[in-house]
Amino acid sequence: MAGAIGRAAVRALYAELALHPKPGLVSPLDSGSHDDMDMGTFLRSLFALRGYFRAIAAAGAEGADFPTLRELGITAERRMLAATGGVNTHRGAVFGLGLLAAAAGWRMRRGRTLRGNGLGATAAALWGAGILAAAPQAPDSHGARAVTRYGARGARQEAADGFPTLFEVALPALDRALAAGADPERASVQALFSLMAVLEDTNLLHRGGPAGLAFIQAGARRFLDRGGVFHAEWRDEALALHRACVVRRLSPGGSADMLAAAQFVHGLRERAA
Ligand SMILES: CC(C)(COP(=O)(O)OP(=O)(O)OC[C@H]1O[C@@H](n2cnc3c(N)ncnc32)[C@H](O[C@H]2O[C@H](COP(=O)(O)OP(=O)(O)OP(=O)(O)O)[C@@H](O)[C@H]2O)[C@@H]1O)[C@@H](O)C(=O)NCCC(=O)NCCS
Ligand SMILES: Nc1ncnc2[nH]cnc12
Repeated sequence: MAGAIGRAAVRALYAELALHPKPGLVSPLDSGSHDDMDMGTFLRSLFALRGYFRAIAAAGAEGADFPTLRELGITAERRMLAATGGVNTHRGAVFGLGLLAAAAGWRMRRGRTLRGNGLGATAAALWGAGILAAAPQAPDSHGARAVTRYGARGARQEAADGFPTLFEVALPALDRALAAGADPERASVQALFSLMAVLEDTNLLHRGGPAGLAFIQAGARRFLDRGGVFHAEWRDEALALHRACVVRRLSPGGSADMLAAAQFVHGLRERAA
């Protein structure tokens, strides 16, 4: 079971990386707004993280406490940084997707459904208090600074609350697009833009301040209001926002992590059905 959860996590991260167009983000076609990483950097990171998602799913199944999960996460982060030469490719995913993999282990071991927001509710109930109580690993991280300076809900608050943006925005957008006939690529772009329209992404705040965050949110909202991936010109419109992000050096890394999380939950549900 833990092996299947781990494979689903790596598959989801790969699907996010392979997707194109993704405004400002790294894809097989280009490095978006990033000078220090490309597709190869992400692949090395993914390779280094394979064992982590299986291990944290197994720990979750055993009912591990938050400090145990956190230790696994910190070790995985170290491995990621060693594999990428110090570049942060997957820190948000190590944290968020790691917690969701642990929650999947806990629920599957106990025969609980993966439907609805069950995984988020489990993560919040078992580890939410620990997440908020833990001293920040790096008090001067980009995320921590954006939370302090702008009062943003960062990755920790999102996880402690049971990933509301994932379960209330990204997964419904993915499911609706698939049900309306979009293929997995288009449905994933729709889910990504749905996230970008609402997520308080601390990456955007770090690089562009409140104006940078507002620019992305407005651009994503405009794309969705025109019909999103069901608009005939959707690819050109998504590419136009990509180019505008690159000019401004903006990159919605938090939304990319949440997209991978949505693909992970969707994939697990499909296999359980
Ligand atoms: C709890 C931690 C994850 C630390 O979080 P914190 O907020 O203190 O700090 P960050 O180091 O900024 O990492 C948070 C990452 O989470 C993603 N994110 C951002 N906003 C949100 C959001 N609203 N909801 C969910 N997730 C969000 C985002 O990840 C992506 O961005 C990464 C690139 O970021 P950065 O390094 O800032 O890069 P650049 O802009 O490229 O920098 P420059 O080039 O300009 O220098 C990319 O990797 C994506 O993943 C945020 O980065 C945590 O560190 C922690 O406690 N970890 C240890 C414990 C653990 O992992 N446990 C797991 C199981 S419990
Ligand atoms: N594809 C991507 N590009 C840049 N940052 C990211 N963080 C997570 N996925 C990413």
